[in-house]
Amino acid sequence: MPSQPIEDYAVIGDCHTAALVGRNGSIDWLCLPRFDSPACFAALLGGPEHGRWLVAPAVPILGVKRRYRPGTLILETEFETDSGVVRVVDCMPIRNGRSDLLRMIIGVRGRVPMQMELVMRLDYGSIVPWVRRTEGGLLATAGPDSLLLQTPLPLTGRHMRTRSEFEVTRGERIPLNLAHCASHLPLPQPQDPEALLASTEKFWRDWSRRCSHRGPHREAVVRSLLTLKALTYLPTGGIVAAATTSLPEQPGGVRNWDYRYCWLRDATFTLNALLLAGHTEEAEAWREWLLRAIAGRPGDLQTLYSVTGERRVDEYELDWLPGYNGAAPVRVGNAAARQLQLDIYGELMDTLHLARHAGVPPQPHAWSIQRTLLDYLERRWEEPDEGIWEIRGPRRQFTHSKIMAWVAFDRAIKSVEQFGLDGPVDRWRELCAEIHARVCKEGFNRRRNSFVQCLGGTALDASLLLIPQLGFLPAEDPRVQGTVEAVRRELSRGALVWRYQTRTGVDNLPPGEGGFVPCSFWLVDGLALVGRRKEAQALFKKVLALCNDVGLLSEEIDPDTGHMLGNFPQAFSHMALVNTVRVLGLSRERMAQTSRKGERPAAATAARGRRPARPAARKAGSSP
Ligand SMILES: OC[C@H]1O[C@H](O[C@H]2O[C@H](CO)[C@@H](O)[C@H](O)[C@H]2O)[C@H](O)[C@@H](O)[C@@H]1O
Repeated sequence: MPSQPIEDYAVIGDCHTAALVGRNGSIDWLCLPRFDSPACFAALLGGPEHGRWLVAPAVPILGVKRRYRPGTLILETEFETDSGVVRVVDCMPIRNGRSDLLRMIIGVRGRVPMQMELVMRLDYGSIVPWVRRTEGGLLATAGPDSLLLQTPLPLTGRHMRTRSEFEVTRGERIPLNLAHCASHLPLPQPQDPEALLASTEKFWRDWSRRCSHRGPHREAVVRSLLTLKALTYLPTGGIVAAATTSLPEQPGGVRNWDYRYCWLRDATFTLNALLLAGHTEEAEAWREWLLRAIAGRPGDLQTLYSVTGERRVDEYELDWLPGYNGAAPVRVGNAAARQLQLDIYGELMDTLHLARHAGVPPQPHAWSIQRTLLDYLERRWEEPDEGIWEIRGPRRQFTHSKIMAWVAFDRAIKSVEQFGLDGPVDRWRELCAEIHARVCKEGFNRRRNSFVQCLGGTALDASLLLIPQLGFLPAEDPRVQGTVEAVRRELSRGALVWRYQTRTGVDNLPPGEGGFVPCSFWLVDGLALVGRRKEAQALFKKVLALCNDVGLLSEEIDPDTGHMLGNFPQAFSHMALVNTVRVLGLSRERMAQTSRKGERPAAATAARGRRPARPAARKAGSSP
């Protein structure tokens, strides 16, 4: 049976982990107790036999409508049948020492025959737990995990699946709650499902009310922020790149990666988006996570870490899972962790600078860690690396990595100038000048009238659309305008923009992947910043339409079918959406002014009106 399209899923979560709920009422993905734990529902990467939880009409479905309750992560799926309408409300209550997955079945009209099928398979679909009846439900146990189902429904067990057949009539509310706990601990106490639902709704509404964005596209911005929050691991502040592993970037292909980790790059972009919308608490929590994760020798800095900052995220394959629509292998862990990606230093410096501007409370060790990283970058910036796209081919002289090295030193200089910090600014200025000159000389191709992927090369790369946002060159510079036009002409089709051309073999993988959603937003930004605002607005409308019916984005889009590709929902895509809304909201004057001054155009508005962190006293070793 073919897998459901990725866009047919919606996410629910409790800021420790997340579940994917299909349009058909089946929860096909859930890792417990945290994002990167083994899945107990893995049907997403196989079939129902790999674990899933279905609640749906047992008769033909005439129509399905879905929505999130406004400002929340509570999903409502409404099924229309011949005999009536039924709504299934799904959420994961915010944890209070336990983890719950709550499904409330509500009769809306008439009488609907229903089915429930629960297939619990621990360790990514490979372990059938031992199941026994309890008062008001059942308990499944295998190794370290127990799952406790509580419901008033009659349950039967057949073929190692738990089933129920029942009817729901108008006004009826039938709860099902699945709690996870460590198998050696006492069982969780029964909870009042209505109270759980109400407190979950309150939590999300209170959170989303704090979004400071009041301009156009507020709904899309709030949905993106809720998604970013859903991808945050509350105990540590770490933010995962996506909720899934191995959703393919190419239908049936091998470009399948595990994104349930915290990338410094992605999380930094995400943090920018949160700061832009006024969520300084999350920004502070993430900054704390970051400083703990990167503590140690600067040469040991990884590109990604686990949600708690663990470094061991070794990559291996799950050979018993066939993969999404047969796209194998299914991978756990990510070998990109040990790559050399020199851009991350610039991203870190940029974010910590922005955090200071936005008034995130000072952290005494931050500046000394930053200084150590800069010393390391000073020694290594000229080396080839794997770059922003984490290519698995030979290291290269990626232009974007060099530009980000410039960003690192530029933000260091600004930190000294604007916050009274201590550092060798003259040396950093020389480095900035050297890197800038090298990029402009070797990273720009006159014949193509564009910046290019590698120094001395000719291939284009959508990451270079970020040049004016980073303040490397002002938007009115003809080289920036040329780059925006070249990417538009050669790397884009309709709303889609490719990261680079895979047929050049640069990434050592079979060619062909979808359009990369964040790059579409970057092209909108580029067009807006170079003054092509009408085109930018028109493109933005098309890119926004890539969101599914509940406002979620994956990593990529298949140009042939329009279906979503890659991991889902993807933080990188949602943070790019938020940033673009801010860029489009800037006046022409503000854009020109900030870009000329070498500031991030979107960040400039975030900082406005907020109290910046107090500059530290100017003395050696002092830090904010
Ligand atoms: O394309 C090959 C690489 O794909 C993944 O990396 C991509 O996702 C990262 C997380 O969102 C993002 O930071 C990076 O810029 C993207 O290229 C994958 O994680 C890599 O292992 C893989 O080599």
